[in-house]
Amino acid sequence: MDFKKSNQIAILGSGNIGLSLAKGLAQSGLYPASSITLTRRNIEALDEYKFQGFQVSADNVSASAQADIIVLAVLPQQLNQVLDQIAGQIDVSKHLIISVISGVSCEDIRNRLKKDVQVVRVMPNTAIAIKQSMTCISVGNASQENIELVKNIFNTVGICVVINEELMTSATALCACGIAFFLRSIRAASQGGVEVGFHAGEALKMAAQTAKGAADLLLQLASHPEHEIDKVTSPKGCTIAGLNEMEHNGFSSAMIKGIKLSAQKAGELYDKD
Ligand SMILES: NC(=O)C1=CN([C@@H]2O[C@H](COP(=O)(O)OP(=O)(O)OC[C@H]3O[C@@H](n4cnc5c(N)ncnc54)[C@H](OP(=O)(O)O)[C@@H]3O)[C@@H](O)[C@H]2O)C=CC1
Ligand SMILES: O=C(O)[C@@H]1CCC=N1
Repeated sequence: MDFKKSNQIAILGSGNIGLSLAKGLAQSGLYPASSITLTRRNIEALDEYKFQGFQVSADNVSASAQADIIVLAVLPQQLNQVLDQIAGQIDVSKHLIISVISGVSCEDIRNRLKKDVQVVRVMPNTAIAIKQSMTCISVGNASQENIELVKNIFNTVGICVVINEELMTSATALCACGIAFFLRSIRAASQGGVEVGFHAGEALKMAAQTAKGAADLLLQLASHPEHEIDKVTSPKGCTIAGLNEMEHNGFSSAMIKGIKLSAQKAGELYDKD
């Protein structure tokens, strides 16, 4: 099968990340809503998406049979049941499996489905809903053609990089959990903003735009954070006073320790049996 012509996607497990992916794909124009089937058991929760033109179903088996690409997006503890349901439906000459599930290897999935089915593991984040995901991909046993297909999909809804599979739990912590870490930082900054005089709404907007500017300084100028920080910290000034106070309270250390713990936990989420 020529996967470049793949045009039907089934997202098995349409919760937070599954729906974020569906929104991003539909927005990108690469896969119109009508070519995407969303599944979950509580199908009423997908009414809004049905109205938007997505196909919705509670039947993983028929959704998989009709699809070229099957995206696995249930929780790790829900995965084995779904794999056992669809295993009989898998056609290795037709199907490409894309798993976004943390802590589950391509080999784990092949062992439970079919040994020679092509499985790619990806780790997007929820910014995929607005085509701003940082997505890490490990290519498993996919053909070059399918690797290009997957890279094209995830470059259309953000930026993707191919990494070794042993780094996928680290990518989970840094990029997928990372969205929450940066959001909490922005929330904390806005709370500080309220303390120094702004209303909550304006403080949040100001903090978010400031965070976006900081990220863009690094991305657009390919600059290093400390180089940009040096430009802000005037001698004897207020920035270095605030920054050092944060560091005395463990700012960098807290982020580093949190990312390490998340990466460890990401590797412990799946029970093969
Ligand atoms: N959230 C994130 O930012 C990211 C999550 N991930 C990974 O994505 C996966 C999903 O996470 P997340 O979206 O947060 O979790 P959610 O709980 O939001 O989504 C899981 C969905 O799966 C559905 N589901 C459960 N069992 C079945 C089944 N048998 N058939 C079909 N659908 C089913 C659930 O709906 P119902 O109960 O109605 O069936 C639910 O909507 C996890 O493995 C996680 O590690 C990866 C990257 C980022
Ligand atoms: O918290 C979790 O387990 C999932 C995986 C990455 C983001 N959310």
